[in-house]
Amino acid sequence: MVHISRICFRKYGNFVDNLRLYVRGGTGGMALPRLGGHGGNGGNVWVVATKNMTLKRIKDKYPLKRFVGGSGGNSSVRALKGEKGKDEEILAPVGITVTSDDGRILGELNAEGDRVLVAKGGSGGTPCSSFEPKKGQVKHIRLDLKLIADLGLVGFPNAGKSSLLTALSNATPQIASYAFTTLRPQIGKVAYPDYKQISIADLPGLIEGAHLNRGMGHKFLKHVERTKQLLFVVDVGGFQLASKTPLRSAFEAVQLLTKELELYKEELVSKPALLVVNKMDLPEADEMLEELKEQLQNPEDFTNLLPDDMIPKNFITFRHVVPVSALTGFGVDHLKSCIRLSLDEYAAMETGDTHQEKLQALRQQSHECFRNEDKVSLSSGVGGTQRTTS
Ligand SMILES: Nc1nc2c(ncn2[C@@H]2O[C@H](COP(=O)(O)OP(=O)(O)OP(=O)(O)O)[C@@H](O)[C@H]2O)c(=O)[nH]1
Ligand SMILES: [Mg+2]
Repeated sequence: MVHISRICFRKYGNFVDNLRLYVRGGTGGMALPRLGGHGGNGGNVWVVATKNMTLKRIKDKYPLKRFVGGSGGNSSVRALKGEKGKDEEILAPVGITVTSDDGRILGELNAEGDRVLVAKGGSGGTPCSSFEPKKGQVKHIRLDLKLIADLGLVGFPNAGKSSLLTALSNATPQIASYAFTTLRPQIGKVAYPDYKQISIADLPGLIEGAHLNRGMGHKFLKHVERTKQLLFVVDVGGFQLASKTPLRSAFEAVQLLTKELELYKEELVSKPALLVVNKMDLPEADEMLEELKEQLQNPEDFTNLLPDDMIPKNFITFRHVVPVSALTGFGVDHLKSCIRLSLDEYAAMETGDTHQEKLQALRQQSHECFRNEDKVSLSSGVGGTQRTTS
C-alpha cells in the first residue's frame, strides 16, 4: 500500500492541472505639469490560449509565478502624451478557466487565441488627476485546466479503460493489472474512414467512496465536466479493490459510479452516456452480461444490492450498452460506430435546438421592433404605416 502511494505521488507530481499566479497591471506614466501633458497608461496583463502549452511549462519557466505589465511612459517636452506600457501575455493551454482568488470566474479559454484580461494597467497622469498616475490592478489568479474532449471514460480501476482507449485510438496509455495504473488524464483521438476525428479522455479510476476522498477522490472528475458524453466502462465480472472490500458486480459498479458522479455534480449524470461492458473474453461472460442487462431494465428492483446512501437519485438510461473485449478486439468496431452515432445525434439535436433558439430570438426581436414602432407612431401622433397582424 505504501509502495502504491509512493508511486502515485511520484507520477502525479508531473501533472499540473491548476496554478496560482500573481498578476499586476503596469503603473501609468507621469504627466508633465508645466505643459499639461498626459502620462501613458500602464500595460495590461492577459492570459492567452496557445497550442502546445501546459501549465507545467508555465510553472517551470516562471518559478516566481509573477507577471507584471510594463509601466506607461512619462510625458515629456518631445512627446506630450507618454507611451502606453507594454502588455504582458501569459501563454496558457486551451481548456483553462481563469478565476480570481475569491472564486469569481474572469473568463474561459476554449479555443486557440482566446484571451482574458486579468489585470488592467493604471491610467497615466492627467491634469484632472493632478498629473498623478495610477497604479495597475493587483490580483492573484487561478488557472484551472479542464480537458476538452468529446467523451470521458468513467470506471473503477482495472475495468480496462486504458486498454479500451488503446484499442480505439492512437493513444498509448499505461496498462497494468494493478489498480490506479492511470494517474493522470490522457486524450486519445479516434479516427473514422470519413476523416472525422473524435477525442476520448482516459481518467484515473474512481472507487467507491471517492466523495469521501478515497483513492484519487473526485479530483479528476472536473475533466469530464466539459466532455459532451460519458463512456462508462465496467468489467463484466465486477470489481474488488482489496480482499477486505466487497466484490461489486457490473450492475453495482454502474450504480456506484453514477452515485459518485451525482455526489460530485448532479448535472454530470444528465449527460448522454454509453455503457461499455469489457472483458467479454472471460469465462461465463455471456451469462453475466445477460444478468446485467436484466438488472438495467429494472434497476429499482435491485437497489438492495447497494448501501442505502449510495443509491442514485436517478438511474442512467444508457444510449447503448456495448459488450467488448479490449484484449481480443471483440466489439470494438461496433463500439466505435455507436460512439459516432451517439455524438452525431447529439450534434444534430444541438443544432436543432440552436436553430429553434435563433428562430425564437428573431421572433422576439421582430415583436419588440413592432412594439417600438407602435410606440413611436403613437407618441409622435403620426398615423405612420399600417400593419395587419397575421
Ligand atoms: N481478460 C481481459 N483483460 C483485460 C481486458 N481489458 C483490459 N484487461 C486487463 O485488465 C487490466 C487493467 O487494464 P487497464 O486498461 O490498465 O485498466 P484501467 O481501467 O485503465 O485501470 P486504472 O488505470 O487503474 O484505472 C490489465 O491487466 C489489462 O490487460 C479485456 O478485455 N479482457
Ligand atoms: Mg488506466
